[in-house]
Formats: sequence, C-alpha cells, structure tokens
Amino acid sequence: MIQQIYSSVPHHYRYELNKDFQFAAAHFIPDEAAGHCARLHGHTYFCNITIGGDELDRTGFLANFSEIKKLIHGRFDHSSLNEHLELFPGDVPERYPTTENVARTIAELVQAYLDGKGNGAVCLQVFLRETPTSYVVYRPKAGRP
Ligand SMILES: Nc1nc2c(c(=O)[nH]1)N=C([C@H](O)[C@H](O)COP(=O)(O)OP(=O)(O)OP(=O)(O)O)CN2
Ligand SMILES: [Zn+2]
Repeated sequence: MIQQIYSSVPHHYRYELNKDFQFAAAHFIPDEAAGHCARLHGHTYFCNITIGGDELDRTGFLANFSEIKKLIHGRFDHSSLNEHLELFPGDVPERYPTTENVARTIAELVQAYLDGKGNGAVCLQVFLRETPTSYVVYRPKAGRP
C-alpha cells in the first residue's frame, strides 16, 4: 500500500490528512453495454481519502484515522455493492456502482461524517483503485461533494 502514488490536491489548508485502506466487494454494472462488467464479479478495492482543514478537534485530530476507515470499510467490506440500494439503486445510471460513482459516494459519506464534527474539515479527494490497472480520482468541487 505504501508504494501507491497519488495525485496531489492543490489546497491552502494548514493540515492535510490521508488514510489508506482496502475493502473486498462484489459488484456488477446493471447494463449489458458494460460488457463483462455486467456479470457479478469482485475486487479488492484500494482507497485513499484526503481530508483538509485548518482546525483540529479537542483530541488534536483533524479527523480520526480509524473512524474514517470504519465509515467506509465497515460498510462495504465483504459485501455486494449492488445490495446497498440506499447508495446504489439499480435503476439510476448515476448511481450504478462504477468506480467513478463509488468514489463519489465515498466522498459524500466522508463529507457527511466531517460535517457532523464541526471543525470545518473537508474531503478533498478520493482515490479509488478497482484493479491493478484501473483507478479513479474524485475531487469534490470547491471541496464539497
Ligand atoms: N470508466 C469505467 N470503466 C470501467 C469500469 C468502471 O467502473 N469505470 N469498470 C469495469 C469493470 O467493472 C472491471 O472491474 C474493470 O475493468 P478493466 O479495467 O477492464 O479490468 P481488467 O482487469 O480486465 O483490466 P486489464 O488491464 O485489461 O487487465 C470496466 N470498465
Ligand atoms: Zn468491476
């Protein structure tokens, strides 16, 4: 994991936090146009989340590394992404569990968690690798999903 090279995010925050983790998940893209991806298959996703902010919380954290991992890994690891219908309803192409849509969804989940902390931290980037040769970088506009 530590050999991974990320795109860096331009920003002016005093602190930048990065958390790496992996999760194993199955998925399929519910459209025949997706070719072999329309069949159920699995990946070990590699994820890097970048968070920026100027203020630390009372524990001296911008955000707790372990809570960031738990938020995403705890929800998706050893699951079928298509069964998370609240996030990936099968009839909405913008919500099919493609790498792009999963990366954006992760950014949305992380930002919702950060909003609850109240120290102004923002999710700046989600790097999501689906296979050894395929990955997506998602950057919310103006630091927001
Ligand atoms: N833009 C996207 N294209 C594809 C996605 C996606 O999410 N976004 N997903 C898939 C498949 O789900 C598949 O898991 C990954 O496809 P691919 O990179 O082709 O996988 P391979 O391991 O076969 O790649 P090779 O480099 O040819 O070994 C497809 N496209
Ligand atoms: Zn896939």
